[in-house]
Amino acid sequence: MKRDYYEISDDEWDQHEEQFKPSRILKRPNSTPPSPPPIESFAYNNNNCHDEDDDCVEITRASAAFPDELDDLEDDDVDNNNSTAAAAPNRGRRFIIDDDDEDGEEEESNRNRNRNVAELYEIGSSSSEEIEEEEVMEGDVVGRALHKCAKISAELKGELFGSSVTACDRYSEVESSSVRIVTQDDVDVACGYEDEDSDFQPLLKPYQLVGVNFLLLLYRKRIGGAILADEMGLGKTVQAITYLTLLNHLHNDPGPHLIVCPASVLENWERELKKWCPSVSTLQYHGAGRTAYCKELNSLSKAGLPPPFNVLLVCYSLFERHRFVCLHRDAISTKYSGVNYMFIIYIHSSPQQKDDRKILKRWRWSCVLMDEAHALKDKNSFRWKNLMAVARNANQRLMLTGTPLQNDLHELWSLLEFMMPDIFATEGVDLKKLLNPDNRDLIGRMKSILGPFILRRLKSDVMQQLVPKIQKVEYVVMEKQQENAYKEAIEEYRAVSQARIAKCSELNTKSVLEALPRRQINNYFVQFRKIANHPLLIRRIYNDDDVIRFARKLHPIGAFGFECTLDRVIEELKSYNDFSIHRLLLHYGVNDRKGILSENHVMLSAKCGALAELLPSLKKDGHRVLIFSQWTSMLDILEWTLDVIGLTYKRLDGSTQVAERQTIVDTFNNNTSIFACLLSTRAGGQGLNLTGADTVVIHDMDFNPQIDRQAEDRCHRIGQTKPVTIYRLVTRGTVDENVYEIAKRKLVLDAAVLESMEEVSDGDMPEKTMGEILSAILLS
Ligand SMILES: Nc1ncnc2c1ncn2[C@@H]1O[C@H](COP(=O)(O)OP(=O)(O)OP(=O)(O)O)[C@@H](O)[C@H]1O
Repeated sequence: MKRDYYEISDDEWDQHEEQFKPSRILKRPNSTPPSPPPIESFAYNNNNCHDEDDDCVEITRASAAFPDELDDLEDDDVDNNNSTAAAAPNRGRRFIIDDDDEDGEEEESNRNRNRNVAELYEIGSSSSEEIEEEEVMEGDVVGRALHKCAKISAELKGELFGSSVTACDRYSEVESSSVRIVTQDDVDVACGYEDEDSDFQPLLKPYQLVGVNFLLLLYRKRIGGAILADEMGLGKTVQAITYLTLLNHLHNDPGPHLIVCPASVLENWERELKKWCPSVSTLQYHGAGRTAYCKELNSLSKAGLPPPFNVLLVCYSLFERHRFVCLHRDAISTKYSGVNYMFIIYIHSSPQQKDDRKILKRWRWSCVLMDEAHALKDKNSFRWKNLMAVARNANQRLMLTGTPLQNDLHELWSLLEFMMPDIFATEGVDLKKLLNPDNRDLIGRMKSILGPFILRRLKSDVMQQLVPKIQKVEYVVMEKQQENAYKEAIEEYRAVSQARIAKCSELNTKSVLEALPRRQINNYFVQFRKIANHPLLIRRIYNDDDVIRFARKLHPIGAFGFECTLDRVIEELKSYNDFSIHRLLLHYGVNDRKGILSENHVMLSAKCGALAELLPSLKKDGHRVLIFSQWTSMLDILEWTLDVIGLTYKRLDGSTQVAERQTIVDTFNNNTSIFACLLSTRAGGQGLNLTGADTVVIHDMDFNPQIDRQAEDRCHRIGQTKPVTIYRLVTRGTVDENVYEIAKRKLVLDAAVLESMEEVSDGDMPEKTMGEILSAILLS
């Protein structure tokens, strides 16, 4: 069987995916015609079909039973690593087939090299004493790791706190004057700040100087890793850049260093490097930079010659597998007609990625620095493994993250294992079971032992002068239409669930977890979330008869390509939501008695209604706003809302070209006539400096509060001069309230491990899983 595929990068994917939805295709109705719409873009090319291609896989029947799953292809901005409902909306038409890890062959040679590194650093070496202890503690991988770590920790603590006048438990409590490997004068010399004519006279804040000294001490002690976990916006980038410069100045270590970061902040890193340490030569290896330099880097690395830079800047996507879109021949055959799928997605690395990673592996890096390092929270991910294959051999793995604890302790452990693999490796052990967040003893032990490797300062600790951040939760109440949509969904799903239970007579349950497949639970939950956000995100206004009529009008004009049958167009349109259909009709100027929607429809949601009141009053008072949503389709509707209200805005999401992102940020920050910036939480929530705004609206919250925290701190950071207000929108009487509850509970865990135990509230919040929430709604 044959698959026709072409490769797309993550960024292109986000864009490409946009082609599947009329809402984006039709984004600018009056401008240049958009690229061809969905079905045609995957036209099957019979000529290229070779039956012997055994790479192709059988299509499994898409979830015709769950057509609701199919209407959200555009929402890939939702964090796919998040195992919660928020990650679930797009599963319907995707078939994901993992390939083998192509780097396996190099693992052994890496392992050998690492043994040497471990010996060099005297970490994980097996003295007879340790072997004995390991035998005693056999099976207790966590205990063993912490035990190993404790030895190094004790020594470091002695150094770190030895000179402190008062006994202190955490490095952040150390007086900046007590740890003095370098002072500001040294930094000035190393970074070349002595030029008095220069406009920019940088000065590290006292806690930043402590941070730089912390990193230098670990380097001197030959500790292979560190986590700089200062709260967002306190200047981790600046501390890291200063540190790398000092390595050269003090230790004659010019690198090479590898910096890995999300695409949105590549430009910012380059800019900050130039600004703070112009002597550091930097190469951005992405997009045009990659094209220009790949040959040269390949031959230099092959020849064993040093790289032509001190710092190489790359994106995480280099270590991920990309999606290959493949049309399965049978998918359009009559045999399968009427089934809601058209293509298969293969995920594996491109030859280009593999080549790039080979280049990176040939050099011995001094420091591999991961920005937004919580991206490495899953040690089983390809990103983690591929990046580890490059970073393992480095002298040091430095991780920057404002939110080291995203969900659970085992995610923190993934970061620790990346930081010091020889200590924290736990091959094959189910850490989820071992690292119980309710085990206060374990948390206490971890905190104490990890202290010297993790430096975390809170804004409240170190920046009394930083503007306040005011949190507001806005509970909004649904109007009749939205409420009815919600109630109808409850009734429909309740009927399905109860019928299912009745069918299986052996099931005597009050839990949907036992009655429904997990995918269906996710799907229902996402549907509830959508309606709570905006009723136009489901199809309710346009009924099946309308859809058939529209299809008959759209089909002859090739709206879905001329190869497509009418049946396929109908099927496709049935999976669209009201908003998508509206935009399709608008774009093609379809005349129909039940045509496009009026502006009143955009105000059908309680949240948009609330924004229509809130935003103009904020504007009147001179505020500027960042609005975050996890769904790009919701951002589309928010654009419409702002147009209706008459407010100016910029937009940044996963489909925004990487090279354009910094320009959007700069334009928004500098042009005060732009009132709002719409951002997808995934692409716009990390690393960006958007201090031009002083207000943040979290339109739809994440189960994971750290995701929203990151979004909030885009404008609550150094450089902000006004108090910042955060508005969280919660629709009363919907699953929104449950999501908010769960998010609050997770923040408690974060505080318990990383911050002072005193900050922990009683934590007696019920942790309702999605299934439990749905059981309460559907089986009551
Ligand atoms: N000492 C300083 N003097 C002046 N500006 C600074 C200083 N330190 C940091 N900044 C500025 O503060 C802003 C926030 O810094 P940075 O982006 O490094 O924070 P961060 O901790 O990395 O945040 P995030 O976790 O959100 O990525 C930047 O614009 C940076 O240039």
